[in-house]
Amino acid sequence: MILTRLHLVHYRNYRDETLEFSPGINVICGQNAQGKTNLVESIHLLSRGYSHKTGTLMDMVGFDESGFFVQADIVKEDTSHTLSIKMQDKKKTVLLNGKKETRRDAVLGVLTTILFEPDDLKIVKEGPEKRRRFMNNEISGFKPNYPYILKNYAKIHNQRNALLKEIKYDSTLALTLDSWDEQLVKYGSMLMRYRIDYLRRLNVKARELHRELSGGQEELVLFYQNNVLENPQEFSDLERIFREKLQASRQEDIARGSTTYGPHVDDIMIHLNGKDAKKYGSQGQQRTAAISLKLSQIEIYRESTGDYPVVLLDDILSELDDRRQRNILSILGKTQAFITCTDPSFIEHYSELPSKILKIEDGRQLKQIEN
Ligand SMILES: Nc1ncnc2c1ncn2[C@@H]1O[C@H](COP(=O)(O)OP(=O)(O)OP(=O)(O)O)[C@@H](O)[C@H]1O
Repeated sequence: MILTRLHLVHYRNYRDETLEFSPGINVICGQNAQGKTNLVESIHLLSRGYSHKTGTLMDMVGFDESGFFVQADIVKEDTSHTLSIKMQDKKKTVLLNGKKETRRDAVLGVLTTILFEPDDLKIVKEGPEKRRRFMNNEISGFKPNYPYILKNYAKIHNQRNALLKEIKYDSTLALTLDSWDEQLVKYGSMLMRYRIDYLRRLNVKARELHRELSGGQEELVLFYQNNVLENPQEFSDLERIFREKLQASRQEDIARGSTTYGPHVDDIMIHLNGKDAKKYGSQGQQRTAAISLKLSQIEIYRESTGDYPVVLLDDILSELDDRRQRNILSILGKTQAFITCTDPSFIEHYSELPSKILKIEDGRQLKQIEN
């Protein structure tokens, strides 16, 4: 999958700009606050339908404008597609090959991206919320209905928690809990099944990659941490077990005003050479493990969709030492990549890769250098 052209109109600080890209590495360089991340954000938006930076599409409308237009030409399996998003008067329209498309799943997969940003380097080090977010983002990239299931689960979970708080003061409301529990079991089990399947694949790929990145020194193993399932054999009976746990913890849930069991407290335990990397790993080991997890997505996406995704590295290289930069770039050989940075000189060491340097200033492309 190759993104060949991008047209941005009134998109953040881009007024009307058309950019053409290399099928290899595209280095988006420029001083701070010139529009490098905005460019990456627009590609991510076309791919996923939402921004990785802000929650609302209106934030992306150029200052003093009433809407924006972003359009990409994509070549996928020798077929060209044009994908556009138009935002006008607070209304979003998606167009595929010039035709308005209302079905979300019809456009998902036309442009598949993996975004790697500095926050991702904290996947191993920080709390479980970061790892849940990682799972959610990555699974959403190749399972179009996952975000829908996640959204439903979150909604039901919040409503159940609100009801639990009310039951404390009005116990007759407890009668309505059964129907919420059924919904929670339905969507929660779907989420857990997706996550278990994903982690099974991630475990294989990340272990291979981490072995390579650590020069054969470290063995990475992932464990799915979930408070519904006690062991993987229970997988086929997931719904029943989840339902029973919800019922058994009902009084405790009412007393706490929150739901104890479910995928909202999931986590991934990451082991390096048999030890918990979060507790015992050095900063460098944790970063390398994060890179292994993130870059494993390239092969997982290819296996799921039959094509390599477009890789977006936003501000990530400056966070890494030379060795890790080299490791990442050596893995990007098979994919098209967009790398933002202030100093593009690193690319000179990779003359074997097709590349293009695009210099951005104040939302405009100043010049391009092709290799
Ligand atoms: N809706 C908008 N309309 C116009 N300009 C915007 C809008 N949103 C953000 N900007 C401008 O975009 C610029 C930031 O762009 P961006 O985040 O892409 O910078 P960058 O080149 O990635 O910088 P850095 O290297 O600091 O990360 C800022 O100057 C900001 O004012």
